[in-house]
Amino acid sequence: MEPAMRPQLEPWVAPPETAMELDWAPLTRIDLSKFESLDDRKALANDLKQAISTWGFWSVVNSGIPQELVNRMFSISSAFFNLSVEEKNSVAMDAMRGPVGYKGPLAEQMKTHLLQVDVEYLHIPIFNSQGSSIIPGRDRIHEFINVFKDEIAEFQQLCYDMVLKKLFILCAMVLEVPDDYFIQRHRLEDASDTHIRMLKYLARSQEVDENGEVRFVGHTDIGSITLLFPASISGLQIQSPVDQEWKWVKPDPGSITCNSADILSLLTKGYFKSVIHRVVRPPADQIKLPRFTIGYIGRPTHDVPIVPAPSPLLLREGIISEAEMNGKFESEVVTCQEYMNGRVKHSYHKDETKKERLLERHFPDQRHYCKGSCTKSQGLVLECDPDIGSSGCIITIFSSLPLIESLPSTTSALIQTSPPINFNNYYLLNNVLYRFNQKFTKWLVFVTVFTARNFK
Ligand SMILES: O=C(O)CCC(=O)C(=O)O
Ligand SMILES: [Fe+2]
Repeated sequence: MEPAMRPQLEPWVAPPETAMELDWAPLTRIDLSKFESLDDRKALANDLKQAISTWGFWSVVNSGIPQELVNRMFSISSAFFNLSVEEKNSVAMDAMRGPVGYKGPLAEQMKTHLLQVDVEYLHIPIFNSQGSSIIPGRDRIHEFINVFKDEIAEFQQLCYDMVLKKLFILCAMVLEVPDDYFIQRHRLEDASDTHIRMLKYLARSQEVDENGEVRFVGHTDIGSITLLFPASISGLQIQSPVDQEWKWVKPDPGSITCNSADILSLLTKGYFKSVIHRVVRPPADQIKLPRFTIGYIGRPTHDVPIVPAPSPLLLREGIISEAEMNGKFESEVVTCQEYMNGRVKHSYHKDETKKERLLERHFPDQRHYCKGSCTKSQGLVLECDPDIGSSGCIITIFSSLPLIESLPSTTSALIQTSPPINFNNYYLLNNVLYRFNQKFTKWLVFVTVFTARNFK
């Protein structure tokens, strides 16, 4: 469509920042204008190492993505969300079919909890050079969005070239693997679940806020790296690795809030952290405004096996074994696509079979808290704990292969060993469990660890 046929959009004007002094998280700033010089790049890698192995969040400045283009994304997003409910629902999302389409502001009920309240969002797939979705069939793209797809495609490409690729090179430097290690596993032109996420959190005053302060409950992101372009309204909080308290993320104008997510954590066997974060009602001076976020949700290419990177650093630190260093498990582990599909099925009520919910028979109350533990050789121990402790977990076994008829007849085979699951070894758990039962290759085991505060 010719630009002349595009609807005129209201120019985006970022709302004023909060004047309130909040308990801000001390995020590392990665200044990408320093990326070109090798010495500076080494210093950046060092800074990223510190951030990604502790808070799992950092902010990027001087990315080189023109602010006008970012503002255009906010204008497009704001205009799209102003369309009628019927219009928006004409591209309603079906999470089982991939991250594309629109989701309305009604609370989204996951198996264990309400995920979001008063949030609407639109997922836009990566466009190829012809302007179609990279993945055939992922075509729930509203005509309104289609009209702007060359600008959206440019934005996608810049997020990848100017930010993601550079962060992946820094990640590779941290791990002492070849510079293109993660880039090769995140090829923009091949099938992946990478997408642009446009979010609008509806304004609600405290008085009518029946659902409480949380808009998007505590969660970790599934993919590799998420880039968040915040529209100056505060609301994002991350759980401090120091004291597990919620800290606010400052939406600095022009900066990009970045976080490492579950798959990147798995690819580093937990060395890169995937930290729990949530979105709450904005502070009092911003409460009357809707909050917009544009996210670039970076996920690996579908065919990437989930194995730890053969990193000399991880070997030295005792995080990976010699066998893992030599890629011994490559053939028996799941791919990123299998993992992501499994996670979606794990999270939603829809399309579940009894077998996929094997363990839940033993824990019929979805919010049941239990203590558990695991070692690589022996598997997993679960101990039901009706007194909700400071941490607990909900476990689902899911096989990504055609389901094997003869599942272990009882869960007791899985129930043994020590030390107890807690927040700190969650990453390790998540990493070792997906192949803990060597008898059946390609088992996926999802462990969701909650603290009571997750549900607040
Ligand atoms: O809106 C935000 O600031 C965070 C959104 C988020 O956590 C997500 O989309 O996964
Ligand atoms: Fe998130």
